[in-house]
Parts: sequence; structure tokens; C-alpha cells
Amino acid sequence: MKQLHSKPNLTLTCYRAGVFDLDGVVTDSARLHCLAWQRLFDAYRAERVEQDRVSFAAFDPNEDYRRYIDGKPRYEGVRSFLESRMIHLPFGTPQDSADRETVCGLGNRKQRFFEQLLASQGVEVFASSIAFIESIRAAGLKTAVVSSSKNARVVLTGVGAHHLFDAVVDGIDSERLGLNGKPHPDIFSHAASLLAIPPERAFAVEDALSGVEAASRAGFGLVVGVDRAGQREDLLAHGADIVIDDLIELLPSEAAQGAPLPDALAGFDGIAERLGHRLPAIFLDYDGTLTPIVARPELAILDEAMRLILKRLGQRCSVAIVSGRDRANVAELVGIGSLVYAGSHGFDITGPGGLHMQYERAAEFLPHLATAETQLQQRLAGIRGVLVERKRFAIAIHYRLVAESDVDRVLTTVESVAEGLPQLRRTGGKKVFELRPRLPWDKGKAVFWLLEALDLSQADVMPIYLGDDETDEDAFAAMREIGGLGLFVGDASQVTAASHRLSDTVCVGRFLERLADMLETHS
Ligand SMILES: O=P(O)(O)OC[C@H]1O[C@H](O[C@H]2O[C@H](CO)[C@@H](O)[C@H](O)[C@H]2O)[C@H](O)[C@@H](O)[C@@H]1O
Repeated sequence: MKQLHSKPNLTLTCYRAGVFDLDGVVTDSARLHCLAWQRLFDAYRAERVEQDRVSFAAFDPNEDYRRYIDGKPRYEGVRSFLESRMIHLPFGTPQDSADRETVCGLGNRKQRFFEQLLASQGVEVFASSIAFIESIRAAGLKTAVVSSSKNARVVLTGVGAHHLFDAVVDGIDSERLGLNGKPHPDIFSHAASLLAIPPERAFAVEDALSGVEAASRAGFGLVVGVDRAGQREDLLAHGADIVIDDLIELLPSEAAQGAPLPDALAGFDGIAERLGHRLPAIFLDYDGTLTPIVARPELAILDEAMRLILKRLGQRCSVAIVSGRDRANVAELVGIGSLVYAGSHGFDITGPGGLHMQYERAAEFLPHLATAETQLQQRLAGIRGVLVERKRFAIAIHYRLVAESDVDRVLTTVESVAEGLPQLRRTGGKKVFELRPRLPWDKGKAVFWLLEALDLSQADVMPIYLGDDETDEDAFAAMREIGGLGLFVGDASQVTAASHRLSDTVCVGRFLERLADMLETHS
């Protein structure tokens, strides 16, 4: 757990997504929920006194709401509060009428009160939250909203904020998908999955104790607690990394938002100047960098012109292909024997002169990968368009050809297979979910290893890494660490740790060609 109890340095490039609780963070609907709960428990208390002549301590809208109710699914809230008063009712069923004395019956009555309040008083957004969400979206981050409430979509639509989120996970989804309520991590993990962003690359914003705990347990990179109820210390104790009073504190200054990445072709002369007399060491991702993204992995064929450029470069400096693909597969696709190839996101490396490395301990994970592959093949067989691609140290589950309405099923299947195999971790990419060994290894570490192994950690060498996808971000971060150059291939709005950008694979070809021209002229 990170100890970061100061104001966040939310440099937008650090994260790729933000996941927001709704009630109390985006909208002021927590106020109505709290009022509805109060009406419910006041009415129920009066009934108990009248019927059974027993009473219990009245519902405290501050203390009881935040301790037993806030953030939890409806029936869990009823159960939790009643238990605090030593009252144990039968659960009943969600169909119970609102006058039944069951957990569900009382929960359904609370829903009635809430609907009445919503109709009479309406809900407002927190303007600072909307401004913050708009600002991070403009900077290219993805956003999701998570709420235990089954009213979340109605509330979101009512305030006209639905368009601000790429994904919504609410109480209805949770019931349908069997997600455990907060403080369990499920709802946050699911939102990150829908955004196809690893939780550690996302931040969460929550105002409930159960919510910060859930986000923290889901492994979010940063958990921001919003203190609207004077519970700063409790939020920290339940897993918030930092606590703010309002999202206005997170609004980036103009400077923090930063200028768009400089184009590496337009700025080629500047890059050449920075290179000076040093020799580049070039690291290249394959899909989306050397070949355009296409419908199926086997259709990503390297263009002859690109192959020629790579050969020219390979004659002047070190060139390594660092790919998520299987090492043998990518080596065959590139087809230049003199280059270095790192496959399975860097777990498996070979190169000329007998260069060979398989990440220590990776072989131990082969049985787990085999089990996952079998289960995935069996359980995804009924979904049209899914492709399961086995690499030596990873499995890619492609959904590019899957109908939109089936993508959720693919995701939940992958998640459930991964849940049974904690030795593997799930990552994402372009229309792909991946399972790979839960080991501290990635493309960035593979690049470091190669720089050492090839004796390139020298003052007269400048590493340059080109990539387009989220697994390339580790390598861009590595470039920053050692003063190399990270070139992101793709849209200008993308949030990335790279320092420069190239629009597409055609521009990659032009950039590499200019580099080859330059090296040939200087030699
Ligand atoms: O690290 P890379 O070399 O970029 O490999 C990343 C993944 O690339 C491949 O999938 C991607 O490209 C396919 C072909 O264009 C496309 O159909 C798919 O949607 C993309 O995700 C490859 O098949 C995966 O194994 C790699 O992990």
C-alpha cells in the first residue's frame, strides 16, 4: 500500500483512466439517498414501537449513513444498519412488496422514498467534478462511473452526464454479473476491465469508506478519497491514498496539462541534433508500429519497403523487435536473421551470436498457461469471432471480430479463468485481453536487459523505442529513466509516457528511413 497522504501529483500522463463513484462524487444524490434511508428507518422504528413495543436507536444521518450504508448495495445497507441495532430480519426476495418486514422489503421501501425525493427535489452535479472529468477526457484519459445504486443510470441521464463516461457499472449490472458490493473490489475491477486499462494505471475517486476500500483492494494506482462528511482519517484508514475536500483541487493547471507531443518527423532535425555523435539503439514494437492493425493477427504482414529500411538500419546500429507476439512468430514475420527478437512482451529473447534469454521462473508458469489456454478454448468456443492466440509466455484473447453485444461475455469469461489462476495476470491492448505470468517483467525491463546484454549502456549510444500500445508504456517509461527517446505511434490525444509522436505506420517508415539515411551519410 502506498503512503502518499499529501496532495496528489495528478500529472495526467501518469494514469490512463479515472473511475468515479457517482453519489457524493459526481452528483449530490447521496443527500437524497441519505434522506430516503432516514425516512425508512424512522418509519420502521415507529412500527416496531407500535407493534412490539420495542425500540432501537434512531438512524443518525451522519454517523450511521457513512458507517453502515454509504457505498453499499441497497439490501446490504439495510442488513448492515439493522445488524448495528442487533436486528436480524429474514432476507426475503427482491420481489418482496415494500410493506414486508424483510431486508428486501425494507430495501424496496427505501427505493420508493428515493424515487419520490428524486421526483420532488431532483439531483445536481458537482460542477468541479464535471470540470475535472471533462479535463481528463480532453487529455485522452478514459473514464468510468461505478455505483452500487440501481438508480445510477437514471440519475446520470437526469443530470445529462452520461456522455462523460466510457463505461458505467451500477447496481443492476452488479446483480446481473454477480459482482460483490463494495467494500469488495469487484465493481472497480470490472470497470477497469471494461475500459481495458489495468487498475494500477487508473485512479479512483470515492467518498464512501466502503468505496475507498474497494478501489484499494482492486489495486488502483491511486485512490482519492473525497471528504464530504468530515471523515478524512477514516477514509485514509480504509485505503485512500490521499483525501481532498472537492475535485476542484485536482483540476490541472494549464501547465500541468502540457502541450501536445511533438511530432518526431516534423522535429526530426531536433532529434538528430540530440543524437549528435551517438549511435541509436532502436527498439521496435511490431503490431501497430511496423504494420497497421488489421482484423486478424496472421494478416499483419510486414511491408517489403519497411523490411528494407529495417535491414539498412540493422547494418548501422542495433535493432531489436520487442513484441507481445510469440518470439518465433514475430521473428518469422520480420524475417531478418541479424536482428534481436523479444517475444511474449519481453519474456523470451534471442539474437545473433547466440544471444538467448528466457525470464527466470517464466517456465514455471507454463502449466498455468496451458490450463488457461484449455479453459479459454472450451469456454469461449460458443462466442463467434473470438481468437485465442497462444504465445510461449502469454495468451492473447482477441475480440476485434466479436459482436459488440458479446464482448462483455468474453471479458467475464477471461476474468473468471484468470480468477482461478492467480499465477497469471490480465493485461489489455487493442481489442485484446491477455494473460501472462504474474512476474515483475515487462517490455521496459526487457529493454534494460538488452541494453546490458548488448553492451549498449554506453555514453555513445542513445536508445530509441517506438510503440503504439499500452504494453509499450513500460518501455516509454524506461526511456525517460535513462534519457532515451520514446516515440508513440498513434493519435495525438493519447496519454502516454513517450516524448514524441508519429501518426501511423507510414510515418514510422519515413522516420526510420530518415534515420537510416542519416546513419549511412555519417558513416
Ligand atoms: O507488442 P506488439 O508487437 O504490438 O503486439 C501486441 C499484440 O499484437 C497483436 O494483436 C494486435 O494486432 C492484431 C493485428 O493487427 C490485431 O488484430 C489485434 O486486435 C491487436 O491487438 C498480436 O496478435 C498479440 O499477440 C500481441 O500481444
